[in-house]
Amino acid sequence: MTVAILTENLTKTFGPKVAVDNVSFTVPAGKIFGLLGPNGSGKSTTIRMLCGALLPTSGRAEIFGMDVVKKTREVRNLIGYMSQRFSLYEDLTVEENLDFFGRIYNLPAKLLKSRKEEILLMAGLTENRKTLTAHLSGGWKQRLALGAAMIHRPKLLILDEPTAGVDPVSRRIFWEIIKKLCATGISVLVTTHYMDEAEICDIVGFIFNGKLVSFGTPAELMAKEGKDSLEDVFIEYVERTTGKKVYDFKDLEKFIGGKPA
Ligand SMILES: Nc1ncnc2c1ncn2[C@@H]1O[C@H](COP(=O)(O)OP(=O)(O)OP(=O)(O)O)[C@@H](O)[C@H]1O
Repeated sequence: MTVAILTENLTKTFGPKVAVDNVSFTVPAGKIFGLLGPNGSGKSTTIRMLCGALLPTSGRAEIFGMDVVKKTREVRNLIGYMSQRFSLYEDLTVEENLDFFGRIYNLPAKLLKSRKEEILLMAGLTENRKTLTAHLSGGWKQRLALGAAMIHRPKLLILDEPTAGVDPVSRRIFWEIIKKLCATGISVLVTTHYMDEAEICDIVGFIFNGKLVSFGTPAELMAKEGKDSLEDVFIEYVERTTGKKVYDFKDLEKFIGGKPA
């Protein structure tokens, strides 16, 4: 089995704050892994360590067998990262944004041209190639950001709340694209606040106060807790960890951070 992501007792402290606390998990290649948890639970800090942007305080992590500290450059080439803020240049056209990201990865002109065509097709943006990015809707921008993150053909896509604030139709189209990419062998790590998206994931990890409190397939987690939905599973975790009763979705929202679908 090829392993896409491995963490062993991965820990990050900021002064007295333990942001990520002894987190260990293994994600096989070609899977969609959903990292879930309330605001401030340690998701972004974990992602930053996996990308080699932040040094672990202790423990270790590997991406496709490459240690994120010892092989940072190789790891960065294996990863395509899409942040919540999309990191696009609003005053450039669709095509110019892709050109920009292609140059960052030093793609030769001919290769960049063919990759660009593939990505425009994948994102459904071929007709909009000359459109100014500022004039695109949220859903188009999201697909362009995904395309930009894929210009160097990464083996692992890391998507930090990629669908936050995007309309439901665009969310669905986006997930169709993710599933297709996954079917071609690309591995995906995604953070989301949407429970319906969590259920699409092959493997889910739930992080709370920096600790990984559960890890497994949605079906495994539901069976283990005797619940019919992941939403109920997470309500159970939150209640168990905080000792507080979660009455409804609005209540869960306080802990999970977004609006459960
Ligand atoms: N550079 C930093 N210095 C000090 N504390 C930090 C730093 N970065 C993160 N933290 C703290 O570490 C904890 C985990 O933060 P992190 O951003 O990883 O959470 P998160 O799960 O990604 O939350 P969100 O969903 O809001 O993005 C929080 O308490 C946060 O305040």
